[in-house]
Amino acid sequence: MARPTPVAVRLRGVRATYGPTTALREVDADIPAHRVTAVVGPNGSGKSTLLGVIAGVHTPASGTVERAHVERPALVVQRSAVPDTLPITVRDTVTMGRWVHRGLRPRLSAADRAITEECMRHLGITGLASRPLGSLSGGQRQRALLAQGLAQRSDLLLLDEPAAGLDADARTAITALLAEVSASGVTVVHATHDTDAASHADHRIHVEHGVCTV
Ligand SMILES: Nc1ncnc2c1ncn2[C@@H]1O[C@H](COP(=O)(O)OP(=O)(O)OP(=O)(O)O)[C@@H](O)[C@H]1O
Repeated sequence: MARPTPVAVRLRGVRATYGPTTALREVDADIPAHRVTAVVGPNGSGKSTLLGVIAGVHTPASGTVERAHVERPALVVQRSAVPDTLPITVRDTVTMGRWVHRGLRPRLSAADRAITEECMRHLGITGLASRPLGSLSGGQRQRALLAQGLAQRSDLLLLDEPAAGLDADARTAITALLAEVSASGVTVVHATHDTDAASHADHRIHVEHGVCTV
């Protein structure tokens, strides 16, 4: 008999607010470990808030979030959340993914640098490494942020619309990348408007007016 998939994150009765605005209402959801979960729903339905709650950066007003993961979740934000004027290169951006592992060391190790280069290669942005982040196209910037998320090497990878603004080939590549990452033992959760990407996920959560259904 097949064993049930272990639960990576369990949310019970979660309500999340921004001041007087309620963004999530009484959410009960289980995120399966080592699988790709797609969070789908219209604009403003609560997808980013749900990712923030799972990541632990948005504290729920009520309810509980239990994480089976030992590592700090890696959250890849929407590229529009990064100001154009931020004076950093692509390599700096990806390197920042290693900061959480640096601890008290003043510098990054050779291993940190190797992981940074490998993640840039994986996303096909090695040739852009020295370019300022703000000088890139939207799709290139999105890939730099994704590489930063991968560089964190967390066992829980959360992505807010990783394929937004990408062309069809790049979207297909991202879908394949997420499947590959989850097959290596990482739990992946991504918010998406892309019905094709959602259909390729192992599990889906629909959000509508802050209410989640599976
Ligand atoms: N910083 C904020 N302050 C106040 N209200 C917010 C804030 N962020 C989100 N909201 C509100 O919370 C609700 C859920 O927003 P959220 O960003 O989670 O939706 P979303 O599904 O990710 O939207 P989109 O698809 O447009 O990215 C919306 O009503 C939104 O206006």
